[in-house]
Amino acid sequence: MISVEEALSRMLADITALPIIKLPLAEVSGLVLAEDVVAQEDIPPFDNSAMDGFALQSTDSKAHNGQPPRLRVTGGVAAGYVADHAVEAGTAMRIMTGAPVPPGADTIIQVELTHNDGPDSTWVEILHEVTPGNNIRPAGEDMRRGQTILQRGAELGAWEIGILATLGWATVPVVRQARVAILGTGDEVIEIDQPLAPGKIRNSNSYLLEAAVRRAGARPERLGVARDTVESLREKFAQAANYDLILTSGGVSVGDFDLVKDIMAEQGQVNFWRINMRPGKPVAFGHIGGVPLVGLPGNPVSSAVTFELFARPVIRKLQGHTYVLKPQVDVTVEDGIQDRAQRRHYVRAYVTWHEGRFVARTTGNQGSHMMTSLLQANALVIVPEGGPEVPPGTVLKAIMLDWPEDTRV
Ligand SMILES: Nc1nc2c(c(=O)[nH]1)N[C@H]1C(S)=C(S)[C@@H](COP(=O)(O)OP(=O)(O)OC[C@H]3O[C@@H](n4cnc5c(N)ncnc54)[C@H](O)[C@@H]3O)O[C@H]1N2
Ligand code: MOO
Repeated sequence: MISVEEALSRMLADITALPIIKLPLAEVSGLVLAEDVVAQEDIPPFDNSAMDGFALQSTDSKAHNGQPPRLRVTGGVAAGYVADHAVEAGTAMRIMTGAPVPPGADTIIQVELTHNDGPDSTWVEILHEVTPGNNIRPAGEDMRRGQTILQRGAELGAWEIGILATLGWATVPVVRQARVAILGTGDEVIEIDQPLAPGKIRNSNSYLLEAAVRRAGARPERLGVARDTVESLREKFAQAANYDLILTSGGVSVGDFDLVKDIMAEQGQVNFWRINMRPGKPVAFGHIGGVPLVGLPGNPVSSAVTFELFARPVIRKLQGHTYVLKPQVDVTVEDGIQDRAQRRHYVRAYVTWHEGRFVARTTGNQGSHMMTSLLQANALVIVPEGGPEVPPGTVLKAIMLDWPEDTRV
């Protein structure tokens, strides 16, 4: 049995990022940028108004003997248009937010600080003195031509996509999304729309994993359930060989019908098998015809936990992410942990911030068949190897499952 750290580093050492492709901007959400983005234009592209109001010369805004100056209004400029004449001394032009500042004007006053006769007024009174540059958003203030705005390796979320659209990147070079084959195993496993028959259980793992793969940003595909025969597994593995990653669940322990490792060895190679942890000891990792395969245990909680700890980082590395591991924080285990295990124990818990510290409450019976122990769990509290006693109030590390990855390896 190897340690969790060794298992993770052996898996990740074996994974390289997928090829770079160009995709339409609307399809890159969650993917990783493969090239630096350098602004080819100033943004904003032209000096423009931050307010609906009037463009004028700042020297014309000074009051005379306590009287507001009255300027002649020579026209207007709306967003999307350019003024057809300049603002001269003693005059002003109506201007809308986002419209280019007309030549001659050096300042904008918002409409609330003026007085006039209505929309067609030919004059405007300036009720406040304004300084040069007031309410003007200069060209290049946000991004300068030639400036590197996004770096290769950046994860593309909504903000980054807004920037790319602003700069006119209609297609974007990204690391390709991973296609992940999901395979259930076991004669006891039936489809979820079937009534339960004696000895049978529904295929929950494939659906749980499908959702987890999608949440990790990859494209899952369920390939059904292989029977507990060499032929059935060979056939399913042949189908799975066209994917970027294969996830199996079940069939990796020491039972008479736990055949996944045998077929891995026959058609590829087993890099390691068994990790010193609970839940999830029998995890196997290797290749089938060049495609990495993570053999997750059949027990649903073991499958879910080992997906988060191993398969999710593998998917992130495949997709070119820099940060592949979830953050860990110190938590005070409010209720303690009675369930002692010799292997390192990942205990499902609900962590909240309470009076200046993180407090963990475990989610009940931690058996690896107890799917309800996953409900509410937003963290895995790590109890070190050797099964030390964890009385209430003990401080341990916890992996925060809902926080974004912040650790590279
Ligand atoms: N003699 C030993 N027996 C077991 C050991 C051991 O070390 N020695 N390890 C135990 C541990 S720990 C785990 S975890 C399980 C893992 O076994 P497998 O990965 O081989 O999984 P199966 O035996 O096929 O199934 C285990 C359990 O999970 C249920 N299952 C399987 N597939 C699904 C599915 N798609 N959806 C829902 N549930 C599924 C299956 O019915 C079993 O109850 O082995 C222990 N045994
Ligand atoms: O590793 Mo198993 O998940 O302890 O039941």
